[in-house]
Amino acid sequence: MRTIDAVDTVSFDGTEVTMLDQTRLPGERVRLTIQDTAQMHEAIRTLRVRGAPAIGVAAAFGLWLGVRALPDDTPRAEAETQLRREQAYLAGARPTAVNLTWALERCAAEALQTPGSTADLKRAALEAAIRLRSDEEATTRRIGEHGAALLAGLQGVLTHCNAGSAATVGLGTALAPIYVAAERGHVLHVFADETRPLLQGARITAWELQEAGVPVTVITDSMAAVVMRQGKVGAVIVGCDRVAANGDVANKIGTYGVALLARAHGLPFYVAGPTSTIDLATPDGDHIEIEQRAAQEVTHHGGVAMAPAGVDVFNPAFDVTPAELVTALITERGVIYPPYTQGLRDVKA
Ligand SMILES: CSC[C@H]1O[C@H](OP(=O)(O)O)[C@H](O)[C@@H]1O
Repeated sequence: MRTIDAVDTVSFDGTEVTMLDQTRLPGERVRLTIQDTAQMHEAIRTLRVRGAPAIGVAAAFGLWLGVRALPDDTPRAEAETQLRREQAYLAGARPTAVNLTWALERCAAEALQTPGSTADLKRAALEAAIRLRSDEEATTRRIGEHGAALLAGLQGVLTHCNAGSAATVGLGTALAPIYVAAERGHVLHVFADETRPLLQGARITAWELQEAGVPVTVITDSMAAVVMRQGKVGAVIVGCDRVAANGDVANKIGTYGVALLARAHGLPFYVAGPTSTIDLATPDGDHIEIEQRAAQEVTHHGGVAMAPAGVDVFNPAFDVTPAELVTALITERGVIYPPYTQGLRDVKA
């Protein structure tokens, strides 16, 4: 049985925090060294690192970068104030993926609860980020194992955006079941929505599946319906950026439409994600803040205008799929079926 190699999205090499610049994919593999919180904030904001779990781990390392340069003889109280300041700054990079604030809160708490000097605080912040990365990496394999069982007997699946290894620090979320199935000899054919406007599907999902030797067909977002009607896929599987307490799912823009198409064609619509993406404090999808991004992402491609100057543009980065359109939620702690409210509380307990 072959094993799938994960994309090294963001990691600590013993000295520096480095990341794969996903804005350069698929044509270039450029690795960046991130030196401070301003660079980390920019990297998250501009999607050099992206995907809810990957954003969380990146921000956790960013929190350490925010105190790394403090002299060890800095009064502990000053260091703690600096850490909290950097936590708030990094939390503002992108609003929708709950992993960003969740990871920062987890790692800040671990650091602040560690007694001692500023040197102890700095060390604890780094160790918290390293531990988070390890936990989230292991989580993706468990998502893959739970999800692979749901894909048994299928030949094709459709996915939207990139919820693969490049969106996490392991096998991915939506693609993890596909990778685990491939490792077990069940090689599915993936139809990848290109996912306008930033094309994470065409640029990143297709790239990582090709690297893994999993057959992939890139389609435009408008082709999803005909692919379903022609029976080329037996299920849809996507990732998530925030799951509300009632099971409503925020994910890349276009996901809601794909869920409606799946329902219209009698196909299961699976959402895969770690329990760290479940947010019980958000009651339903109407309470999820949807990131609005720059008009130029829609009106331009490669610096070339594809719409008249000054035209109005609507560019939400995410939409919300109502829980009633979700067949099942695949987490590292098992598969949750509707009604979701209790099941989500159980896996978060
Ligand atoms: C495993 S989370 C992946 C999730 O994140 C993506 O958004 P973005 O590329 O803007 O970070 C998309 O919603 C994916 O499903």
